[in-house]
Amino acid sequence: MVGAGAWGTALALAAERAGRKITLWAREPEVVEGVAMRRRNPFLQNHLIPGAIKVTNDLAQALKGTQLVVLVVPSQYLRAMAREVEALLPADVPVVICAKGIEGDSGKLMTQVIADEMPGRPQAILSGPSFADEVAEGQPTAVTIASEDVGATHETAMASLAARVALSFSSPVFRPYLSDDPLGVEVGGAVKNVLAIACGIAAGRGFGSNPRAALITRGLAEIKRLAQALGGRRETVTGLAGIGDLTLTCSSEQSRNFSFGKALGAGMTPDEALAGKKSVAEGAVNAKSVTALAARLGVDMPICQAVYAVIYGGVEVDAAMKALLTRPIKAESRELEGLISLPNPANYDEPETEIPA
Ligand SMILES: NC(=O)C1=CN([C@@H]2O[C@H](COP(=O)(O)OP(=O)(O)OC[C@H]3O[C@@H](n4cnc5c(N)ncnc54)[C@H](O)[C@@H]3O)[C@@H](O)[C@H]2O)C=CC1
Ligand SMILES: O=C(CO)COP(=O)(O)O
Repeated sequence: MVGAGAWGTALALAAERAGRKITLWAREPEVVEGVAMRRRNPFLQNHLIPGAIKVTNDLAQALKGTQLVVLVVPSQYLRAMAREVEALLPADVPVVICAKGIEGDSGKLMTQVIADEMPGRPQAILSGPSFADEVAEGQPTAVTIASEDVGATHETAMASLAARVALSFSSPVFRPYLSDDPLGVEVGGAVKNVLAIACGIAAGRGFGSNPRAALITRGLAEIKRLAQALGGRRETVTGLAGIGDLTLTCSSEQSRNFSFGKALGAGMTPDEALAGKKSVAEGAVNAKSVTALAARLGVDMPICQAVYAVIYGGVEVDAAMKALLTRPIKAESRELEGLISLPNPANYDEPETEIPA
């Protein structure tokens, strides 16, 4: 397990429950010390880590003899980490990507980053509605595991990397589903973080259930559009890694992205809301990469754009909301999307904020 933040640690516990032998690689000496001496990780403090899980900050030692590498560092660090791992790992050992994000500078998906840095290496992606704390606690959880080699037949699916990874984690409390659409799976994971910030903002602003339901539903339409533009399938977005993770993170204060948004909605600046946080709110970084990618592909993602405007454009929450709500009136269905655009009579004044139609 390369990365011993909250999620790497919870996945180590899940795999240990599934009977695997785990070595956890941690970047921070205090994490190694905490796990080795007290069986506690400061990133996931409430859970005892069984002695059978080894911990080290020596990457070569962690990778020695391993049959599967699970990469669980945040998306902005995945490229550098993959480069380090590649130099130490035999070519046939597969990797599983668990980061949820789109790379800042390049706009690349995590699978593309791995293809760049680990060319030819078999890769799968694990995503879905799964708070680390609840997985660590052994609460029932279902995730999606996707790899390109799942194929269309029983035989190819059974022999696929996704199936092998699923067996590595499967236990009576952790249920993986297989997918052959890694792209659709990862777009869901990356964009839901930005949308969770939007829902947090609405909650922090004092709004209730209606705005949240609207943001989740129209946010899902944004995920579908981006996934499809990149070659993923709309159908994948209705699965665990799409609507599943979106509903989870958009409706719980356990979500770091939702909580970050909530602080913004309550009036904090982005810097104030992130101050002193050791753990990641990936959506804060990804608001930039998601909107840049959408603009490059010509994909309409007004909610993500509004989140970007609040975090990076200094736009007030109320102005961003008004701009979103008073855009031209559109059709809801896919068939009519793009055909209808009525001037909105609710737009009494010139919009103060540029949000794409
Ligand atoms: N925590 C959760 O419930 C879940 C998290 N994820 C995803 O897993 C990924 C990892 O998140 P968490 O484990 O929650 O992170 P975390 O917020 O618990 O910990 C931060 C992690 O970042 C690492 N880090 C900090 N600076 C670094 C650097 N320069 N290079 C490499 N690593 C560095 C730390 O070592 C630590 O592992 C993220 O992409 C997140 O979206 C996915 C599902 C659930
Ligand atoms: O991805 C997650 C659960 O599936 C964790 O969400 P947060 O990063 O918002 O806490």
